[in-house]
Amino acid sequence: MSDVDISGNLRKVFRGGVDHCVDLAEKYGGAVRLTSLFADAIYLSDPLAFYHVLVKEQHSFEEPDVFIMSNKAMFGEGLISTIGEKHHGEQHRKQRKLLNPVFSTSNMRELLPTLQSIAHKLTSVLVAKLPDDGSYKEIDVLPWLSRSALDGVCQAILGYPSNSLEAAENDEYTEALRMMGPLISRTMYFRPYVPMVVRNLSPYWSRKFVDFITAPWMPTETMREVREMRRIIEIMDSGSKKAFAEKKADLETTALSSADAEPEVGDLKPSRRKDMMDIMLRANSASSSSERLADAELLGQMNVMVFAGLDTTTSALSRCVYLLAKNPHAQARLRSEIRDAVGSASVAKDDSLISEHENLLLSLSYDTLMNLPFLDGVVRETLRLYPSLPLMSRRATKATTLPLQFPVRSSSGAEVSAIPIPEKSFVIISILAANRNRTIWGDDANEWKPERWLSSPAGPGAEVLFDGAEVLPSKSSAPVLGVKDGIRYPGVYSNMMTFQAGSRSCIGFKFAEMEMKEIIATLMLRLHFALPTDADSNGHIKEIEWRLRGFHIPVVKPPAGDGITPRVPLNVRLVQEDDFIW
Ligand code: HEM
Repeated sequence: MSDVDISGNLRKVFRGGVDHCVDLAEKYGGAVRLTSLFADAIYLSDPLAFYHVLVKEQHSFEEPDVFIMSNKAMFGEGLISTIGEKHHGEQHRKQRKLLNPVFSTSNMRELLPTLQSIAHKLTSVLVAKLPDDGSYKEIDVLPWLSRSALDGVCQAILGYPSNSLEAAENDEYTEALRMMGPLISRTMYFRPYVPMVVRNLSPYWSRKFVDFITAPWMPTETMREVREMRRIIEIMDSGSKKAFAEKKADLETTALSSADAEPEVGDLKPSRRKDMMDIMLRANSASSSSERLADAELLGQMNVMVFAGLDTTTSALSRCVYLLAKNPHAQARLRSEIRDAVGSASVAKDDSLISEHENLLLSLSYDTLMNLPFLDGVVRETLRLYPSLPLMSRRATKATTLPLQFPVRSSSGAEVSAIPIPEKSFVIISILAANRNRTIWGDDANEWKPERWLSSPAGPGAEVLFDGAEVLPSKSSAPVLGVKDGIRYPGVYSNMMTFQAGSRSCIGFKFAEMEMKEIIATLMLRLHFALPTDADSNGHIKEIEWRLRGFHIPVVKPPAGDGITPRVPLNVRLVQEDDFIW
């Protein structure tokens, strides 16, 4: 396998930015050994190696202990805390079995109206900020997209009546959910201690330990954040318990008053399919007692879904709006496609026409929304080039050999097509490098080209699920995007790795895709976005830069910005007649 002999190059993967992560794979191939003072890791982007780590040999490559145990401490028994050790593997399988149908396309259809109303609220909030004369205003769109994603998970997933788009302040529970992701990033250094505490102390003494380290007299900034984290977890926990108890009571009342008291999974009355928790609770009560999940597990799913679905979706949405602002032609093309789908030939110019448009958009069915070719290309291409979670890690539970699709050179210069993986070694899954592999995606793999998806014979919206075969049988001679000479990545979404592969792949990808499409379509029809153009008092124009720090963080580059605070300032105005290309 290729070696890079610079001490500490492991750290650079997490600090060096997108270009470094991509260059590493381009220069050294799909398996690169990286070193640091404390640990080595294999940086992977080879398709066959991914298949082995994430699908075929997934039990030999577990999530690190730190990840599982701290998730359990924070969220309870949800999906991302029930993987890992053997007996947890079984619990995870059981949870996925119940939850997979909950995320079915037919259930997504039922959730769309909730997202439509959020998308319309977002648009109205932004429109209300604009000058009446049609000129543009610079707006930082990041907090608004983040609030939409927050309302999305609260309302469509939890059935919790949040209103972060309109309320001046979030209620305590919604605010705790919002704070969770940022606080987890800020207290990352604390995570390695969690397994030590959980393994060595009884629940009673674990609690005493946490009481001790979060005592108010602990003066440091570090402890202030851990204390805040504990406060947020407690609010989230009691809020989720309360919302869950209400949902359960509501479900029991409905069941008692309903003629068909025995609902079946995927066969709920449309009027009852209001949110994911509803669907989940009904699926659970309809399943056999051996497959049924305990209340604690259902509760854990609530917390996990919010955590897993919030910052990931915000990141993807804000990148998408930014890219459209940067690419006016793609924006105009997308807007024209949406207008045609809405079925109106003219642009909304006054309020009565605007509300007509809104109603028309509201009636855009799930199938129409999900099959708009260019919208589909915009969303897929954004998710391919800028996956919200660019790097994931796994730890080998036993020594094994990893086959490679594309041979690499070992440090002795020999070409090898399999690499030894010692027990306990770390593997970095570079989703980023895989999604930009030129051999698979072509020489323009690093470019954002939504139109590349239009020529795929799989067609927009069509999913080819990985069937476990290492090469795709070539049924057709026409090229399929993301498949080269029958070789492809094992990802669950369009041959890319953004939502990962195997039984731990993202369960919420259909929801995320639908939410992105709904919000982008609604925004595009009413609003025009462009990069900032106004110079500040020193003559500097804001330039947005995306920094890779685990997540992609958009900041305004110095000297016009501080280079730290997450922001996406864009020039926003109402759509005009020449903002269409046909
Ligand atoms: C653009 C948005 C999203 C991206 C890029 C994304 C990506 C991912 C990835 C890469 C994983 C695998 C993590 C790992 O291997 O450790 C994952 C897992 C997961 N995602 Fe997503 N996700 C997104 C949105 C969502 C949404 C909206 C939900 C909930 C509705 C969700 C729920 C989950 C859950 C529960 C898991 C854990 C699955 C398991 O362990 O069985 N995600 N996601």
